[in-house]
Amino acid sequence: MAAAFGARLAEAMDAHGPLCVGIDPHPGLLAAWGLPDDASGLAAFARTVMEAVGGRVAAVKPQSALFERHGSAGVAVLEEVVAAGRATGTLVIVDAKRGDIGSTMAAYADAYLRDGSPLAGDALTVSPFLGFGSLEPAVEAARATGRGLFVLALTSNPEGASVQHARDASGVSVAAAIAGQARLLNERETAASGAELGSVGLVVGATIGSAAHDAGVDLAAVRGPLLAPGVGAQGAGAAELAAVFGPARRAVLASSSRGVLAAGPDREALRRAAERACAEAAAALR
Ligand SMILES: O=C(O)c1cc(=O)[nH]c(=O)n1[C@@H]1O[C@H](COP(=O)(O)O)[C@@H](O)[C@H]1O
Repeated sequence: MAAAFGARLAEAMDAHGPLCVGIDPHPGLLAAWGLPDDASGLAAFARTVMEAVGGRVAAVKPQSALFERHGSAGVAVLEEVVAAGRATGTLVIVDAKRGDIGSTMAAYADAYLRDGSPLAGDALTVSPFLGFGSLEPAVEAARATGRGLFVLALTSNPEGASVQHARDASGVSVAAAIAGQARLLNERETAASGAELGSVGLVVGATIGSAAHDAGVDLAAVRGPLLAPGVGAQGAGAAELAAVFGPARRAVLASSSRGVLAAGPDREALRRAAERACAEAAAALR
C-alpha cells in the first residue's frame, strides 16, 4: 500500500508549494487555444497542461465533467491524465464529486479509488449530501489504498449556503457536521500514523468570506487537507485565502483552473502562470 494520501500531499506541498492546477477544458478555452471541441482537442489540451506543470506542482485536478462531455474518448483522456500524474510524480485529484447510496458508492469507490483502476488518481472529490455515512465505501477504499477524499463542505458557489449553512435542531450546521465527521476519521488515522494531516480533506471555497466562522466550522480542528477552489477566475486571491483560512492555512491546497489555463497554450507561459499563482498562495498561507 502507498503511504497515506495526507502524508503524501503534505510532502508534495513542502516540495512544490500549496497549488493545485485545475484541468478544466471548457469549450471556450479549447477555442482560445486553437483546438477543436472534440476528443482530439481535449487530448492535446490535457497533454499540454501535464507537460507544462507535471512534476512542478503539488497536484492537478482534472474536472471529470469536461472530459465526460466528449463521451468514452473523453474519459480515456482523463485516464491519460491520471497516468501522466503518476509518471511525473504529481498528485491527481479526480474532481468527479461522486455521492450516492452506499451500495452504489461502493462501485464509484471501485472506479476511482481501487489500485489498478485506470480512473483512480490519488484522491477523489465526493459529495456528502446523501448523508456522510453513505460515503463509507469510499472512506474504506481510500484508507485501504493510501488514497484521499475531498468532501464538499463549504463550496465556492453562492447557492451552496442554502444547504451547507442550514442547522439541525441542536443548532449544528450541515457544514459543521461534515467537518466533524472528517475530523473523527482524521483523528483516528493520525493517532495511528503520527502524520500531521489525515487523508479525509474538505472542500472549502476561497470565496466564502466569513462562512466557516458563521457556520461554526473549526477548519483547523479537521486535521485534514483543505482544498480551496475559487482562486483566480472566481475572484479569490491572496487576501481571501488568508482571511478564510486563518489558523488552518497550513493545511490549504489552493486550486486554480481558468486562472492558470488562460495563459496557454504556450507551455512556458502556463508554467509561469502556475508559478505566479503558487507564489501568491504560498505568501498568503505561510
Ligand atoms: O470540488 C471542487 O473542486 C470545486 C468545489 C467548489 O466549491 N467550487 C469549485 O469551483 N470547484 C471546482 O473547481 C474548479 C474551479 O475552476 P476555476 O473557477 O476555473 O478555477 C471547477 O472544476 C469547479 O468544479
